[in-house]
Amino acid sequence: MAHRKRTLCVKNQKRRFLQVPALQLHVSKTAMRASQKDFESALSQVKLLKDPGNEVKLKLYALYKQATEGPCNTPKPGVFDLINKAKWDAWNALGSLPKETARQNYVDLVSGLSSSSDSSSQVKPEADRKQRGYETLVVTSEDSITKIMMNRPAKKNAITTQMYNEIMLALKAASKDDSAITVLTGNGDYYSSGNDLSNFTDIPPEGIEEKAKSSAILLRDFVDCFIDFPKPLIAAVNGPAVGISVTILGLFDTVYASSRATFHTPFSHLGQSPEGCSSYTFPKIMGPAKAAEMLIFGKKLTAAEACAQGLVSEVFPDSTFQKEVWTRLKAYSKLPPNAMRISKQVIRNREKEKLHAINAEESRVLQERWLSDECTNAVMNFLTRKAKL
Ligand SMILES: CCCC/C=C/CC(=O)SCCNC(=O)CCNC(=O)[C@H](O)C(C)(C)COP(=O)(O)OP(=O)(O)OC[C@H]1O[C@@H](n2cnc3c(N)ncnc32)[C@H](O)[C@@H]1OP(=O)(O)O
Repeated sequence: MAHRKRTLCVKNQKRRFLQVPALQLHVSKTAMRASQKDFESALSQVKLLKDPGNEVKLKLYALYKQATEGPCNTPKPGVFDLINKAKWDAWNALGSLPKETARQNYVDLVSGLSSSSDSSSQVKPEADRKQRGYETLVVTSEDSITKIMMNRPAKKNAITTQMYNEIMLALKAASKDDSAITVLTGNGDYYSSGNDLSNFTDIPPEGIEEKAKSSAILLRDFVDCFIDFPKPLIAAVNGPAVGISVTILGLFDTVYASSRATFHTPFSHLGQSPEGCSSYTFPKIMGPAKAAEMLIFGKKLTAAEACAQGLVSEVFPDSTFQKEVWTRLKAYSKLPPNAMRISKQVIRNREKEKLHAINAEESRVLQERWLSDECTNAVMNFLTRKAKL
């Protein structure tokens, strides 16, 4: 794994942004030729979508009018005619955008909405393909892909004891199901804010030492599941990632990140020390000097920096992240599953024993750290809202 560099490619070179007042739509060069047929098919498709919300409906309305009638040509409605005024404003904001560009933007917008309602990070409560039995996750299996989505968006997907246990269960199930690849992602604006710091407040009657001990066992078991996971494991990092959600990325086979994602391991700030085998994988991936800045000094990386340093395979613009990642993964999931599994074993197996030993050592060191004043004070400061990252 010497100084691993994953394919670096921020996907904005082949792209251009079409900017119009109040609207910024992302359009690929090759896609600038939507036919009348594509447009009509988008018009039918839009009726099948679930309500995309008023803002998107206004964009659709404006693009439709521009595509069919050209620039806004009706008198401005009065101030009290709120709905028609909002529609007029949206259409008028498109200025002199050519009809064919508006038609293309309409088709792109509908296509983005369809794919995000197919496979976005939004939770579909009654989806048939959802696996039941998880409270902190949404686990789905479709198109030979098992998707494990951390689902505590209001808490930035902070990982509780229950979530650690559920992720382990989900990984064990995914290792045996008939999916070809497994994906970990987050629901909402964060990928994950790492360990839920309130885990430290649940002290058993045996005392704080016992808590530190059981937490170290949990940490070790959790990281072991990633070391041993037999199929290609992909992280779809949909937003900021903190702490253990960052360190375990070194154990994934591919890491896709939204341009909005950041990567932050503030262990010293928290009186803690590296885990997730990052004390070994990070220096290998990015070199010792860059790893030290992250793991000792808590330097936060942008998605582009994490990609340049080899922690991330590829960065996608946030606006198209879901669509592009799931299109890519659907294609990968059709590759022969046994060949992918065996390739992963060939790449990873010789490191496994070493990784288990490193995990054990990191967990042992952390068990002591959790009992230190530095750690106790940092956690208390967060929980009493005196400090955030
Ligand atoms: C047993 C195994 C142990 C393995 C050890 C692993 C080490 C680590 O993972 S270290 C990393 C620990 N994580 C943190 O220190 C992050 C703490 N959170 C924050 O600094 C901030 O919440 C944020 C920067 C992530 C987000 O700030 P923002 O202002 O946008 O949102 P908030 O209002 O703070 O958050 C919303 C809500 O979520 C709660 N929350 C967020 N992260 C955590 C967390 N890690 N632990 C507990 N709670 C968290 C936050 O308190 C808010 O809750 P309320 O709405 O109830 O106030």
